[in-house]
Amino acid sequence: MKTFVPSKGLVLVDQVKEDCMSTRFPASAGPTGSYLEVHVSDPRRLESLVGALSTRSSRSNVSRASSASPILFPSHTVNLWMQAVPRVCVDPRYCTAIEKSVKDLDFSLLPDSPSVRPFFHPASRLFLCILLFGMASFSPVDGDHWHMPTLPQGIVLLASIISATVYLFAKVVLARRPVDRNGNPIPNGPIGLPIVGSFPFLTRYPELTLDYWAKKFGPIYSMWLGNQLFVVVSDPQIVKDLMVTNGSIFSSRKEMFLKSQTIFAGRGITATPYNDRWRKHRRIASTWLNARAVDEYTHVLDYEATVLVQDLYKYGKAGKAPFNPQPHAGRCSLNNMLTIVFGIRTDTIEHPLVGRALRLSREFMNTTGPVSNLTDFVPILQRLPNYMITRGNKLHSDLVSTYGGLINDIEAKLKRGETVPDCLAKTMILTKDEEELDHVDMAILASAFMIGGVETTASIMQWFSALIPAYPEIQAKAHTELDRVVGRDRLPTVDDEKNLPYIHAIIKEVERCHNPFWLGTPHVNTHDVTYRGQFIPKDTVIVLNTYTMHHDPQRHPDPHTFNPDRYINDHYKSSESANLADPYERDHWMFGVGRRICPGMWVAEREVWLAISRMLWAFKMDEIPGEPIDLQEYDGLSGRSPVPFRVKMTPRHSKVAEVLGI
Ligand code: HEM
Repeated sequence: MKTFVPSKGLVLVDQVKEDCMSTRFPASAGPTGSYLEVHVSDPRRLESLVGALSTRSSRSNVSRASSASPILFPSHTVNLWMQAVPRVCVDPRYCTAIEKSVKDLDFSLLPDSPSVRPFFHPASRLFLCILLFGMASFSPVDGDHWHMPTLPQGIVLLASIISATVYLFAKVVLARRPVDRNGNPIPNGPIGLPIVGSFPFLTRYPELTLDYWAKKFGPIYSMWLGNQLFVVVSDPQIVKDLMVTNGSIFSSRKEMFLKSQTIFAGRGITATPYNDRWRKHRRIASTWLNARAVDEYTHVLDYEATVLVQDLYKYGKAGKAPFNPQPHAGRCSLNNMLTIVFGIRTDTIEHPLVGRALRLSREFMNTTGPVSNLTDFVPILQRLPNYMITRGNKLHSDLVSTYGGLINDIEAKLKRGETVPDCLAKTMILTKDEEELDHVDMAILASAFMIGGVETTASIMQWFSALIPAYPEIQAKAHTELDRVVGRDRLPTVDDEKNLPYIHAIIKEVERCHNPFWLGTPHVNTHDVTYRGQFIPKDTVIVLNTYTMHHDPQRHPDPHTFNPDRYINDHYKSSESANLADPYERDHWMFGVGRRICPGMWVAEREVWLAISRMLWAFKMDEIPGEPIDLQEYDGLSGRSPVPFRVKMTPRHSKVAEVLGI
């Protein structure tokens, strides 16, 4: 074991290199190789090194020693962390590879200690001197008379005022030290503007900005939006360390003014802090969403998927008329949720409830994105009447009147002794006294299902329909697999999934490329935490940066190419993949993580499987000449779906109409 105490990256590189050359690390040190213990004076340097080594070398070669001291300590033990820094585990066989990785590191790209900003501080001090000089050189009072400055005095005065402005700008704006309000060192990050912080950089395509910053500041960085501190996490191991291993700390939610307080009135399961109300709502939701419950109503999902394909056949006039499949996907998802929540369904896309429910979901997505609303972060705006508050109040009353209204209907039926199919609303009504649920509780829990369960699955079906026409060779491969395994006399079913690995891979690849929630639903930590030497104060909003993780070239080579083959050997369902011990092996992060992971993932996976495998079974899907489908733009500030498009859906063979019963 050898201990280094370097203070600068370059020294560290030399010392590691020197040690590689001379000692070759005694092989006796342990089963996985020997440990190189690295102590650095600035913990961020160590993090940068560990991060860089981990991404540049195979993970089996370089990893955090599992026996290393715990990487998470309560905030008051920062000093302890300094003595017990995590260790880099180095297998001697890979010494050369590591030496090369270390040599390749460009330390100039690593974050500087931000408390020193050599350009701005001396410059701003110089300007301050000029200001003082300017003020001193001009006195507006001459005896009993005021007088205007002479030209040279005016120039000096003007220069002084400019200098003072520059000084203030440099001091207040640019000299952002990555410390919290109490001066603790938080992860480095972008500087941001006064009052609004980084908000102006995140209003459009925020995931691209977060990805850019992840490349610049590393896999864990901070930013301020108004008065709220955010920490953005872009590495699977860090995500696991924080949100799974320490799930008891990192599973709360910020009670955002608009989403939680105004629209959900403090009750929506997706937005409630980690408390007893959340536990109760999550338990009720899970009785309808767990894997066993989904088995019970798979016939509903099966039926709605068939109806979807029938509608696509009819509206596309058997391939003769180009049309937009999006509303049909929307109705398919909506009917699934209406059946589960209220025991009802709609029979056409013209049904008034279809338009209303989809509008409510869309409005919710557009008013509540994790970073889309300044009112949440600038408290003064919450006291002034503004357009966003008006929209939030209206959305709250629309949700309560629409879904609360459906609950009232069911309650009235039950009172009249009429039969009501089993559904979430019925369960809530029958147990409301015991569970202490009031009308708004029930309406908002139902709304969470109708919002969380409709826009999401529909979005995956829509992205699939928008993407696949551009890939005739992928469709051909899928058709061959379907013909071989399912044949042409029946539709694929849930049981076929394990025998259709290519279709399974297409779906995972759509989800990797077009996660509807790139920023997930952020978590919040309920205690101060020091993680790898960086302080994360209580009540920080933790963003899961899925865009960066889904586009990591180490994990997904050529990440911007749609290539289902990358998942061909991944036989796990996403709900299983989420539980894999190695977070780097997880398929994608679309369903979130930890204790708040999407409880609807079993129903969502099954629903999406039935819809997409059947669309592929029934149709060849083509772009319309001269009408390219836009895959860059999207609708929605938080949940993403493609902008409207049209496709041609041609039945693949003569049996399609017969099997669909048309
Ligand atoms: C493709 C489909 C879906 C996607 C991408 C999706 C995504 C998500 C994400 C990212 C979260 C936050 C997880 C976290 O905090 O780490 C979440 C939570 C949630 N989802 Fe889904 N979801 C989908 C389908 C569904 C369905 C069908 C339902 C059914 C009702 C549902 C109900 C919920 C609920 C109730 C929560 C809140 C959980 C909590 O805060 O404890 N979702 N979902």
